[in-house]
Amino acid sequence: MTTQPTLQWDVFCRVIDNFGDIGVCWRLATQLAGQGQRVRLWVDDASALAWMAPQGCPGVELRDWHAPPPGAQEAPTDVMVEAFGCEIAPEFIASTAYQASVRGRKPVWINLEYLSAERYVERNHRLPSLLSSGPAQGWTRWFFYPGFTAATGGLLREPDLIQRQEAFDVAAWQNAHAHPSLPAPAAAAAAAAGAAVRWMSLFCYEPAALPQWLQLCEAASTPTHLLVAPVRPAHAVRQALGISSKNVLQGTTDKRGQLYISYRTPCPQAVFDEMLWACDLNAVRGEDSLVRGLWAGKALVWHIYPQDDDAHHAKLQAFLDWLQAPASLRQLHHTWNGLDDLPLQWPDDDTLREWTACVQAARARLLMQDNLVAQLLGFVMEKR
Ligand SMILES: Cc1cn([C@H]2C[C@H](O)[C@@H](COP(=O)(O)OP(=O)(O)O[C@H]3O[C@@H](C)[C@H](O)[C@@H](O)[C@H]3O)O2)c(=O)[nH]c1=O
Repeated sequence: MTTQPTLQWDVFCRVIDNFGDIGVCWRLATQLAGQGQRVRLWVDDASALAWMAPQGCPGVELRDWHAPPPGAQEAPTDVMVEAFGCEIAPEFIASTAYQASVRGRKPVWINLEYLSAERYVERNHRLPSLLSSGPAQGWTRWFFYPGFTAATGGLLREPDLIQRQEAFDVAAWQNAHAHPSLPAPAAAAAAAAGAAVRWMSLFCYEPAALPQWLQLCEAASTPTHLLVAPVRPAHAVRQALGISSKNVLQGTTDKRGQLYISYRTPCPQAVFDEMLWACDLNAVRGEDSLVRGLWAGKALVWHIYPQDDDAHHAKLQAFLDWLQAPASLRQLHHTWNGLDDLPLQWPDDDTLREWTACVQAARARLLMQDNLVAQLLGFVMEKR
């Protein structure tokens, strides 16, 4: 039960590319609603929500970015969240400034930043920025940084996430998603013993080392069932296998030696999470799937969003430092992300266990901290 007053939140999201912008904003909006808050989510391209969140969410109302600001008969905004530096439409700000003058109360204005483990995050978290012009002149915009340490805003996590995960039946999930060419008993044995088949999810851009990784899987002594996310990962796999990627059919399969591939259809976030829980190794990317991979507590390799000026190199190193990644996992990240082109090593069972333990230790550190929504609610109450 919430102890916070119910506020009207307006969350703003511009979809730059891929699925992360709307993925993060949707999780934020639904987790706020889960705490009894009312949310209007303003987005310029909501198309991905058709498969990411077909069920919608009570308490979250979608609004088109270009729709007019809330009218006088609607709840005025108490909190504006500008995600990833998207700029709130001037019409919305002008209308909010007018309403604030009538109400005698300004909304709290949050600039929700990108996730990084770099040191500047702790320095800049909760810093104010004064607006010097426009209808909101003199208002404060607050920088709110998600992050991995106690001095940051934390990570998005539903309060019941760990309990749901503990109740999740990995064996049943694996049986339901078995590859048609892996004999059913092998799939069942794998589910029971957790070792006969290695399950790996693949959500990435185009990692330079992917062809090499697939060859390792093909020649390994243990079969790998690779669950390939749609669009870029599926095209990258087909290209690495030398098959025309025009014909990637979601829901189809491939096989190469010990490598068993299932091409997945786009699925809701909750189903995506279950896939991460069911796998032994998760290749994740961007921002949100990285966080979900950490919560899954399984070995992971992160394909970081590449930036033109190579700023992602420092970001990757900062994350690996925070993760306390063992040398072999660090090396995999370097090669996976194209920081070097050393030959990849196939992780034996002991190595995989070491990577899993590393992620689980990191998750335990994170669970000692409040989640992002709890921190954001506390911050907003303080600034109101
Ligand atoms: C493949 C798949 C993904 N998803 C969801 C999970 C996540 O919420 C979302 C993917 O988001 P991400 O993991 O963040 O990866 P991403 O690469 O898609 O997203 C982003 O990365 C950011 C760093 C950039 O700033 C963004 O511009 C964006 O590129 O898609 C599903 O719900 N179902 C699916 O089937």
